[in-house]
Amino acid sequence: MKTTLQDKTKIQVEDLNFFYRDRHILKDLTVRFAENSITALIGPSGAGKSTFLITLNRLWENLPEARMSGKVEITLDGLRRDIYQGNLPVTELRRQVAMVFQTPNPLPMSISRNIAFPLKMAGNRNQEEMRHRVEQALKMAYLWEEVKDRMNDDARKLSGGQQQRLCIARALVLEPEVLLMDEPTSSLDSTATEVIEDLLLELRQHLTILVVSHYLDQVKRVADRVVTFEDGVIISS
Ligand SMILES: Nc1ncnc2c1ncn2[C@@H]1O[C@H](COP(=O)(O)OP(=O)(O)OP(=O)(O)O)[C@@H](O)[C@H]1O
Repeated sequence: MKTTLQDKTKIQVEDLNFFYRDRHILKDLTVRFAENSITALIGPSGAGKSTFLITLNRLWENLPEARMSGKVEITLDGLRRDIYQGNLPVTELRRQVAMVFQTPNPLPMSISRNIAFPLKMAGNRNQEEMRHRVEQALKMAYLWEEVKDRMNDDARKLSGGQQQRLCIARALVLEPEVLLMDEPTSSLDSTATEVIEDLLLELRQHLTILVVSHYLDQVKRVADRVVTFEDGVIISS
């Protein structure tokens, strides 16, 4: 699948500038991303790829001396929302725009509780529904078959690849529309990487995915589109 002009825009970024103190990190970025697509963000270390991702879910806002200007609009629940204006609570934004990090970060609790955690934080109290949604999320993340008989085990006992799929399941349990992934396979071996890549291709049916990757073979395998950053600027897309 390649991005075409007919594709529906999911994310629209205009004149985005980002600074850490007086360092100008992202420079006048204007770019859009189509719905149900996988975009790989590539470019040299320090080019601003990770910083760009966190402008899409406001994760930078608590960093000291960080500031941003510009506009980010994301279509959520069918409505185009300006994520920095109006009344979109940040918890709601992050429910819809989930993120998976480079190193798997399971919580120090059981597999089951790891996935149920975001549901509890969102106020869900119905045990039966929670069990069902936990199972669905683990199935979507291709992990259910491997863990269904050990749901009460500490999640930190899982292998690295399993832990990363657990983190993906945790990101998916609140049914986000956008998934941001910052080098999700860089700490994994080739077998675990392959499983995650297959998973991304499957998830594209439901989600818009932006993935930072340093691996060009991976980019070729999964990406519909490649956006190249260099020194805070998009040099090709
Ligand atoms: N919290 C922070 N405070 C100050 N400067 C930061 C902070 N986070 C990142 N930077 C700087 O911002 C610039 C862009 O970093 P960023 O992590 O976005 O690049 P990147 O392209 O994702 O790099 P990599 O591929 O190595 O992850 C770098 O010069 C980095 O040192």
